[in-house]
Amino acid sequence: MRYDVVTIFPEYLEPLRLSLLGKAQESGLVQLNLHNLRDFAFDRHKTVDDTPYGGGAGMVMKAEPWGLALDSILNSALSNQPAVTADAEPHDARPLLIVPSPAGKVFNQAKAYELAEQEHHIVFAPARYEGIDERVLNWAEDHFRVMPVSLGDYVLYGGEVAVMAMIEAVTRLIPGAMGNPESLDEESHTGGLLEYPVYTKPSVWREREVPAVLLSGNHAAIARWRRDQQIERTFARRFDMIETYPEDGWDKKDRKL
Ligand SMILES: NC(=O)c1ccno1
Repeated sequence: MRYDVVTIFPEYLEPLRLSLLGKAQESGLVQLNLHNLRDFAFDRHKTVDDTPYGGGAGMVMKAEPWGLALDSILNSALSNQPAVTADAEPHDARPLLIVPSPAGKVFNQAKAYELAEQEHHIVFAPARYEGIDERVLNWAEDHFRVMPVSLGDYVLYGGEVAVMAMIEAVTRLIPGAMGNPESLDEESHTGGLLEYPVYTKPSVWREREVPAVLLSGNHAAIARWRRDQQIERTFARRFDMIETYPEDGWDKKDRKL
């Protein structure tokens, strides 16, 4: 998987070089390219924003630097694309451009699985200020599959944190990216339920004991208890996961109760 991120704060994304994500890059499983938008602003002050037409508070990110930055990524992708053979199946070769925005569709585990399974090159355009000149996203539709995506119903200073969250959520689902892939099997949102509570030594801590069933060695009883905990937690904390089934195509992955 190749990720390209265009941002005015590339240093914001440096934590993506750590831990398992860093190892995924060292192994070549993932390529992370950070592009400083200011490198594509050619006035003396490397200006990337200006006042909004129509008035209003804040600043808008200028189209020119974004256009040049995205051109650069497209040219790089084209030069790395394998030659198309005559008998190749027709497919949409445009890279995916994810634009983090509180106005986007809400990201979820099903979408993370879909991106991990189906995409090979994802470009991220995290905005700052009041957003990016809309003409950039309109132009981009001819060259990318443009997808506005929100982490949730709240507003951040910019999209960089959302990019980090999505890159981590997607990369960990790429085969080979997790130390123990089995840990994906029973985590929250896989199978439409929240995860069960976990415990480790000591068996008593501040007068609190580990549930006896987990010390019983009875694997069937343990599995039943864990499933019951998942169902109880989901009903208590996320009843919406029980009652609604998104019609927007971002269905829950392998949903089964
Ligand atoms: N909710 C979000 O994903 C977001 C992105 C930028 N600001 O908020």
